[in-house]
Amino acid sequence: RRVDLRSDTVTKPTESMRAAMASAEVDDDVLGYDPTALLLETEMAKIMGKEAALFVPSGTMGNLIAVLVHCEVRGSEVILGDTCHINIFENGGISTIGGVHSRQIKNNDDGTIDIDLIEAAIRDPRGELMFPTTTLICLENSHANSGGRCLSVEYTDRVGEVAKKHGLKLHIDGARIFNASVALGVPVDRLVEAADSVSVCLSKGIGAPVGSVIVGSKNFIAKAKRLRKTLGGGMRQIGILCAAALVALKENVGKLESDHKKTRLLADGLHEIKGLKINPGSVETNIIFIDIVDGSRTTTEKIIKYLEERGILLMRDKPSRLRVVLHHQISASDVQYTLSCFQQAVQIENGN
Ligand SMILES: Cc1ncc(COP(=O)(O)O)c(C=O)c1O
Ligand SMILES: C[C@@H](O)[C@H](N)C(=O)O
Repeated sequence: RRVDLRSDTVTKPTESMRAAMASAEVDDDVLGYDPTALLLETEMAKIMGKEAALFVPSGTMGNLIAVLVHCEVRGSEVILGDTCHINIFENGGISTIGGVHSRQIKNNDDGTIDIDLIEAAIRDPRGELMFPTTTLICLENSHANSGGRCLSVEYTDRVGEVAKKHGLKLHIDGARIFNASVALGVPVDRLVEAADSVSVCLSKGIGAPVGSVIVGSKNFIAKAKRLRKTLGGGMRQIGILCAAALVALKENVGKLESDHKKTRLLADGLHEIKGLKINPGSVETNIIFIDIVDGSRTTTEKIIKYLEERGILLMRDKPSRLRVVLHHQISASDVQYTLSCFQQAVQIENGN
């Protein structure tokens, strides 16, 4: 039995995705002729309420391209959260590749950044001789390192107002924006209305095998397309990948609510296990952080090993913290099986 809770990036293409991939109409996308890519990009621009869209191989490249397009002037600075994915898990690409300076501000537990701290971080133009130039603000919704917490549309709009007031752009890392939209009950185009660009992962909660899409103005996407080529992200017959993404959009967005319900069921069950610390109130989408209580005789390594031996895969987030991420290929019985194995793993070590 295999219950893969490592991430929502682990899903396998469904039969319908494979069938669509096999029969996809394709052409050379670098030359701009792949019909299935154009279909997906048109569909995604419409869904996200933006003028245009561009398929990219990964969310990391989507964020990198978006930041570099907005921060095209040397000495640009981006304001972002200290625990956001762009800052932690993308090898500092905006700086190492893009030469963009990052101004990291503490993320709150709910994934937001205090708006007064954002405003305070905006460089005074009178110091232009010495200061980097604040150009962009980045948000992340849902916020992975906060446990999949959702940024409200009110908060996002307020950050958008700050950006406009200071002549800045707003990018949203929307790797799991569909999860946030479903959890908040806010249409996704409304949730990102204030953003100048969004990077949306097709390969996470909605379960496509590969890829992301960035959306924004026509001018932004034209620049993004050129940068994608520069970075080696221009690919040929990508209709094969886009066909799977179109199936994912059709079949899996509607399953996210059920993913969240199963996540809450698992979180509530884990909360009852002595020796584990969960904050069920912070479980808003498909991610759960599980802390090992101080003094507990068990460890993350022991739990991972015990579960792996029973076919359950999960990741360690910190020395004493585990992370589980649910997706449409985790069933309700997988949740019950995982709970019972967690219970056994902790009981064996703690003898309770
Ligand atoms: C919030 C967030 N943004 C961006 C990414 C990057 O996506 P990719 O893995 O496709 O590069 C991820 C995870 O992979 C993520 O969790
Ligand atoms: C680890 C991180 O890069 C990935 N986005 C995940 O959430 O699994």
